[in-house]
Amino acid sequence: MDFSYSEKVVALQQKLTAFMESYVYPNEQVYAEQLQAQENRWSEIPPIIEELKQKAQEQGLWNLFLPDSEYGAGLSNLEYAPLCEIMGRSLIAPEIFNCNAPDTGNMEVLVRYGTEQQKKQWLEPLLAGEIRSCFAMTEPDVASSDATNIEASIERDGNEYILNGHKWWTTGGGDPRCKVAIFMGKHRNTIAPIHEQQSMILVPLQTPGVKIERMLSAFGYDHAPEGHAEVTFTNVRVPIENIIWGEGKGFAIAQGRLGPGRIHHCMRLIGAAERALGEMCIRVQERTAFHRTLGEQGVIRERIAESRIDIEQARLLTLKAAFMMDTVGNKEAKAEIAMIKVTAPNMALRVIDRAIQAFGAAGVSSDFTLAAQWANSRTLRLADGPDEVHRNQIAKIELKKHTSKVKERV
Ligand SMILES: Cc1cc2nc3c(=O)[nH]c(=O)nc-3n(C[C@H](O)[C@H](O)[C@H](O)COP(=O)(O)OP(=O)(O)OC[C@H]3O[C@@H](n4cnc5c(N)ncnc54)[C@H](O)[C@@H]3O)c2cc1C
Repeated sequence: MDFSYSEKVVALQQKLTAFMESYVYPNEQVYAEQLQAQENRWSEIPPIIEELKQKAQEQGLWNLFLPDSEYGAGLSNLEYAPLCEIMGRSLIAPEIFNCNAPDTGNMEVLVRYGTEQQKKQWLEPLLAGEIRSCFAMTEPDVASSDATNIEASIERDGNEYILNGHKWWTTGGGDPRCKVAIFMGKHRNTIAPIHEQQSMILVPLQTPGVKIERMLSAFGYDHAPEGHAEVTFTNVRVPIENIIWGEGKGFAIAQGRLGPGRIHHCMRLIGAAERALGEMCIRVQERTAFHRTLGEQGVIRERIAESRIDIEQARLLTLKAAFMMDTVGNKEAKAEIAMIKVTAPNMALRVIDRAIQAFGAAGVSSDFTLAAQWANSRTLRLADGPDEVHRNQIAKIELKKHTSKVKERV
């Protein structure tokens, strides 16, 4: 494995870093103030976002996540990793470069499985950053980490599907620009095998019967104006052409969709941790307690060292997972994807927590990004599958390696 960055990637890293320093970090506060000044946090987008999106697009820092060169930058996962990491340093950055979840995952689904009509109607405006989308799979009434539990129903009626279901944590559903949901449901009265009973269907959010019941908050953060919606679908009718790939393909798409999406979260978490450690290192050299700078205290030094070790380990595992995805495919890389999906959020939580501690009370305030990044990292031990489910998958693969030896002994 060669993890050295190509010239193209180094040039993009430099360009992206310069953009972050000139436009993103200085405008984090501007974004917060603009959002705060809105009468309704869900009705408008702070204007700074659209301004910066335009600048990023002009500079070619746009859709870097898409490996498909017909639509995106044509970078491999390994090439995208260090760039996504830079974006992860700021919670407002991914959208500025049109690289934010869940749109990236949804765009990849449309690129891979969408019809020409679906691409024209939804993929093109998403790639242009004109609209946004959401992904409605999780349900409040069932343990949704097991996708076979999904109860939302799909029923065919002539040339239409009728959809019913209750979803929540539909990220992006509160955004006034969010025009379409990818709805995951189960066909009624199906006798198909358990993993072929589900389909994904495109549902324009304006369709009668779609209702945003409320916006949820995570650790008190509403993440407006995108947010996380609780949505009901009541006798929602969509044309049969809105199905993605075909009936019964929902589970297979979910597996494909979540591979790149998961690793992108991990790449961003490494950036968040790296920024926290950098800020910690500055802060502890600037402040003195008990006649020494904080950075001269042994315990602080130990935490800095542990954080550096944690980040390097997670970065290498992320790069390995990206390398495997590029070389042997997402399916073969599933153990590495699962490993990094467990490692990265837990690593970021440890590193950010140490930084918060070093900042004192300031660390838990909203004057710095540490508290918000900590909360975001914590949600990523659940979103895109809880830790336990990924650990279970890793253990399954590991146990299988030794099954033949067990059989030999019996
Ligand atoms: C901020 C945020 C954003 C999200 N965005 C989206 C989105 O855009 N679209 C969407 O559809 N969903 C989204 N989700 C939902 C997320 O994917 C689910 O919460 C997750 O899959 C877990 O499902 P659940 O909440 O139903 O937990 P459950 O399935 O009820 O699981 C509860 C707990 O049980 C334990 N558990 C589960 N399985 C096992 C096992 N095999 N072994 C041991 N323990 C186990 C785990 O501790 C788990 O946390 C989001 C969640 C968050 C927090």
